[in-house]
Amino acid sequence: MKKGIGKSHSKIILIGEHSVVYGYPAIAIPLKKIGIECIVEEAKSSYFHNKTDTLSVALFTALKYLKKENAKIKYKVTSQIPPKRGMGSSAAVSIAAIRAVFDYFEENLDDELLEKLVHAAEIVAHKTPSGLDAKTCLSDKAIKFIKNKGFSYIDLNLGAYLVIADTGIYGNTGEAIQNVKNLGSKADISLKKLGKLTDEIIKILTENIESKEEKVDKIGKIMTKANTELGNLNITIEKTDLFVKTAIENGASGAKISGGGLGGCVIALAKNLKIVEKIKDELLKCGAENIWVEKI
Ligand SMILES: C[C@@](O)(CCO)CC(=O)[O-]
Repeated sequence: MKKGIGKSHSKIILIGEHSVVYGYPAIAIPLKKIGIECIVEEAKSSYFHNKTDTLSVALFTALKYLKKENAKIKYKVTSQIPPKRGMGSSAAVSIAAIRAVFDYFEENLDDELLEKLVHAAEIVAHKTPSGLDAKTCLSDKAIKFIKNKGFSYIDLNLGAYLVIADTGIYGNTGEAIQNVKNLGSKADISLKKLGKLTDEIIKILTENIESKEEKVDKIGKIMTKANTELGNLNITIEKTDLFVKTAIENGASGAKISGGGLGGCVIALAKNLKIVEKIKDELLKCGAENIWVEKI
């Protein structure tokens, strides 16, 4: 039977979520071990055309581009990416679905076109996507990203670990972006500070003078400062505040919410595996639903 397969991995934002929507830089890291696969197959009818969820919209966007709107296909998605947790599930599902449709019709798809189609699908999930999620889900390496200006690869090489802890609470990127918008000019100071904090991390990463441990401590402190600013933007919640505090009390160099916010994940930076284990234990006691560790 005719079949198309598409895959994508997930991502985590180190710093710069929300401020990236306003033109400031962000740093994001692909999570290559946490992925999603979409399989498209021939069917008797298609039943997703009128649905507005990201996956259906992505499938339809791809079909429309290929002028195959009337094609009868069904899909199956297998995902390790928890939805609405700031790990790029909506960008990743769109990438996997669009790739699957193009594979099904044996059509070529380069990353530029893929990003355009993902963007169109993501607009449904949250109205003003910066493009950061899609770019990171398509990248093999950490990136520095500026909306409408492009991206560059970043060599983190910190010999440290990011502990990614899921609060188990669905974040809502669309609502979070709206919260920031609603603050009007009151958000300006925090957005600007977030941009500055991101630049500081980029500077530390490119500096050659410090030991890795010093770098990690400096970056951690900046992450915690960023969390304060994200709190000022009304996108943190009690449980993420608790996770941040607990991680730092147990040896993290710093911690912050990651992604759209209003739930989702907290990331904590740990210098070594002993600290990782301690943070993991304590966050599980605080109600973390899932924990991933990424070497950076
Ligand atoms: C909140 C945000 O900055 C990150 C969502 O993962 C939105 C975006 O960049 O499109």
